[in-house]
Amino acid sequence: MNLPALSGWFPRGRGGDRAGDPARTGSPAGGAAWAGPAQPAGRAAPDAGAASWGTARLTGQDRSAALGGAARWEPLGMSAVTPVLDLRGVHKSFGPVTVLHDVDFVAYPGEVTALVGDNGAGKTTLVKCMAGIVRRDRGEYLFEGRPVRVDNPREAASLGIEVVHQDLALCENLDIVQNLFLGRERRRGMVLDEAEMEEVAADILAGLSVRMTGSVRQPVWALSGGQRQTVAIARAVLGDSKVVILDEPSSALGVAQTRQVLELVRRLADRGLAVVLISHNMNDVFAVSDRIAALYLGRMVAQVRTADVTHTQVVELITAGRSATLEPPDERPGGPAGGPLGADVTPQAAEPPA
Ligand SMILES: Nc1ncnc2c1ncn2[C@@H]1O[C@H](COP(=O)(O)OP(=O)(O)OP(=O)(O)O)[C@@H](O)[C@H]1O
Repeated sequence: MNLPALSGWFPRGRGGDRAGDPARTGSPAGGAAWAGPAQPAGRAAPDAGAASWGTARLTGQDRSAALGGAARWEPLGMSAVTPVLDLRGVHKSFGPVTVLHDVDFVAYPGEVTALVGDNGAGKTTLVKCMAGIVRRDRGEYLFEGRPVRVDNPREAASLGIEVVHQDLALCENLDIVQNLFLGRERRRGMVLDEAEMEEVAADILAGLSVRMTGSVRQPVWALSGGQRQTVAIARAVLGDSKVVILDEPSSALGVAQTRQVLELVRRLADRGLAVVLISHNMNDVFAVSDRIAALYLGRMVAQVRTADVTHTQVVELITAGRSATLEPPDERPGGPAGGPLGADVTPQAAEPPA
């Protein structure tokens, strides 16, 4: 089968991915079906009670392993990696209200960057600027090191930036295959190539090690919240995506489904995508992220390595815009701010609102 759109990140030199492919069978409706998550050879299924949940000081490898990740991403010490997303001095007002004040933000391939902040801090607006849904008033936008215009969603999509919104934007009455390929259906001549789409759908879900049962011809209304989230994420990575932005993916999910979705989020990063995760849930943030970017009243008050901070410090950043125990980068030994997983507290002192 030809899977050109996935070739950039799917196997990443690990034949073991395929070794664990779920068993696939024909469904009554003629659709391919899948069952059970793929596990890398020699690795046990993740323990639902893994003790590392909510632990503040996990390494990326710990985090990946704790979430059942298939492989570790690139070395933490990579110093020459260019951010996929690099927004500088982004400013946005709605009428007289300034929502983003000269915000800097970076996201690297192979990392999950959690974007945190209190209600109204500007997270959604920043993400909308990244995705071209909202046009920034000013500020530079670099994609893989090149200045780009991202003034509408089409331009963002053409760069490989996909957003999974909180409402998922799935069509309830359509089945999984139809949702995955909505607006980009595969055709053979004049007719839809249903067999090809079914095969690709089953393959991508299997490749994401998604724990779902049933036919890819199930309507979306019949799926659980976690399964819907998975379909929405699979749709986002069906194209040649480089950045996936997830807006509160676990907000409506129970414990088990949240874990399943976080495992999937981790896997996306492990396969080289830059993942931006908006979340209010500190357990989720610490379980899955490599880096945390904290917005406070429209200002980016810190971008830090998750392994370098505690829950308390992040909560302080969210609620007060600063943490008494978090040093700004220039005062830290060990070099300049920035760089992948460097000591990069971004010191934009939060001022009280005017
Ligand atoms: N289109 C708009 N017009 C006017 N004000 C807006 C618009 N969109 C957002 N805002 C305002 O911008 C501020 C930031 O909103 P935003 O949704 O980005 O915050 P958030 O951090 O995502 O909040 P939450 O966590 O509650 O979703 C809010 O005060 C909001 O009312």
